[in-house]
Amino acid sequence: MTTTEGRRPVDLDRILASVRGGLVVSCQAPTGSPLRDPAITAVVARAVLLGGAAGLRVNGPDDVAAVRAVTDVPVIGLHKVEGGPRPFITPTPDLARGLVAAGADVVAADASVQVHGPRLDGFGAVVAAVDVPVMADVSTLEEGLRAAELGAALVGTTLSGYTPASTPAPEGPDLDLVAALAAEGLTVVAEGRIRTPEAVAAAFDAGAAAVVVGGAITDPLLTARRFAAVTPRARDTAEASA
Ligand SMILES: CC(=O)N[C@H](C=O)[C@@H](O)[C@H](O)[C@H](O)COP(=O)(O)O
Repeated sequence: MTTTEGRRPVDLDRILASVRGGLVVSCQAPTGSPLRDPAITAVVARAVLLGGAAGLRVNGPDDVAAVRAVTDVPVIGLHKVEGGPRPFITPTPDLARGLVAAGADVVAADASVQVHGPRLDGFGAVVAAVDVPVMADVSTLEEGLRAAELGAALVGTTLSGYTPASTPAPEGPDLDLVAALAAEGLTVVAEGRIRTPEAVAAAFDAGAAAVVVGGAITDPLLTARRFAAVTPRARDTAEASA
């Protein structure tokens, strides 16, 4: 895969060897969750590592530092910026540098046309700003190809279904995008709406080098909501407000 000058291939090899064929668990608590606390994120990280996670994906420098303190497994750091149509993922070089300073092995960054325009120049600036591999979070094949040209070490399907170029979202993961990126020879991380072990296996079958699972493992609010939604009480409430 394309790399930019100055990148440290030795680090990428080590990280890829650690996570290839394995599960990466995204340990993030959404805004408003009582779990949003770096100490809790670190505990959740320890739990999922015991469960077999080969790598972790963590939001924000404080959480990255807290997780870095408890494990040596690869940590993919991202920094979400709220306030736009959706959270933008590490949109600036400064935010990327902050994640590296906090101990991230890989920086995940938005590589969408929605954030950076068709040439993804802003994503290129993020790649150039850090001396660790960058995972491009993309929503389309074209974004993935451009991100690779700009030096992305990994391409994740993270944003499929969340950008104007990729909506409406499929119900499950975008395995077609995984397959299309893999067919181009890119190192693909399948991410987004992977909620079952069967979906993990399907993502590897589609050509993923690694698979990220988030909410289905680390967000009890989401899980409780899914279960509560099918109770008679929820049905009664829905009927009363209709
Ligand atoms: C679109 C976006 O901002 N995705 C974020 C990226 O880090 C997270 O909110 C997701 O939880 C993560 O991608 C894992 O996906 P899922 O929770 O569906 O397994």
